[in-house]
Amino acid sequence: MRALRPCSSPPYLAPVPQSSTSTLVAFPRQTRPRRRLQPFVLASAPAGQRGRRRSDDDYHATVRSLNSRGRHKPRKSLGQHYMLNSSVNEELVNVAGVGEGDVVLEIGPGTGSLTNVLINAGATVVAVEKDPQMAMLVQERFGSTDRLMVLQEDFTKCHIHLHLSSFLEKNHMERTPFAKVVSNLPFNISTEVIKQLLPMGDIFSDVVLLLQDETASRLADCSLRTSEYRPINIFVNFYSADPEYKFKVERTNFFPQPNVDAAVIRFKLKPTTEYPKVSSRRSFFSMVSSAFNGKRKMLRKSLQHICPSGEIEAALSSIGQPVTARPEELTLDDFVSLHNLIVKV
Ligand SMILES: C[S@@+](CC[C@H](N)C(=O)[O-])C[C@H]1O[C@@H](n2cnc3c(N)ncnc32)[C@H](O)[C@@H]1O
Repeated sequence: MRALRPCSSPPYLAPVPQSSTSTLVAFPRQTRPRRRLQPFVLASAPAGQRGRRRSDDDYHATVRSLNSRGRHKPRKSLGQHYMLNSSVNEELVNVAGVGEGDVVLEIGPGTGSLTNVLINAGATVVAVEKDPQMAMLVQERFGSTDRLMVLQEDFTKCHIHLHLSSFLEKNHMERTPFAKVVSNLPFNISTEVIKQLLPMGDIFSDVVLLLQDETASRLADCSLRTSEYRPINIFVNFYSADPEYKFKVERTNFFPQPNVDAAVIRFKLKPTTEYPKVSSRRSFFSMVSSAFNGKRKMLRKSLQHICPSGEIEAALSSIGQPVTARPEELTLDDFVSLHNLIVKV
């Protein structure tokens, strides 16, 4: 596991006086730090990246974009923490194995620094951006390419499956039936995004996300019999094979700097034919949620609303679990077997 370190000393951005229309501005030249800012460089470039044209996005490009045309100050409510380190963007693209002809969904392109690396890698990008100003900025920046489609929408409300499946059908089905997702997500919507994307194994093959470090760790590393083991882990394992925590990204790589570090996680989505066989996914996840609702409760009690405790005990015994089993002792397969024995749908 590798931590990507910052490329520069703290940003020399300052709020402008109240009277100004623009809210971000660089300090006058004489007050800038003397030391020349060096872009972060990985000790050795990853195999897929050697020889690839480096992105021209970095600290300066981000500052220029944010200052251009009186763009607003980054909005906390939209999780606007922009990536200053182009090596992190290149690593994200590398982890997803993005290459010529791929279709990639990017949620929240912001100034377009990751979008730029995706397009340089040969992908066609469908970018969903909620902030109208940033949507316009990214549209203008890549106006000359036909390999970008910008949707100015709230990702949590837009019909992404419909957008992507019709896009793949019209443009790319012969080349690739699956798209990938590569995004530096606003932290506040990350769980919602994961819940939306993972069940889309019919259109996405890989989902690579930059998330809050703690969230990425919890999703990738869940062990039985720990307090970290939750329904979201059953959900993740249902739809994806072995989520992988790839590397940590320190908070100093973002502008403005968030209060927490971030990390990259990769989900390889299962094709729909490989989902565990349950009679109803809705009733399965509802059962899992009820089981964890009473964390300290035995399943024979917390699932009593589904069937009598005697039947739950018999089902637990038949799958090799003690009759006193609690939710944190059951694997995904155990939950699937239990569901199929006690839920009649
Ligand atoms: C963490 S920033 C990342 C920006 C850029 N990709 C980068 O790496 O610098 C998150 C971006 O997501 C956008 N955003 C926030 N909430 C969103 C939502 N619900 N739907 C789509 N975009 C959203 C923000 O406006 C912002 O541009």
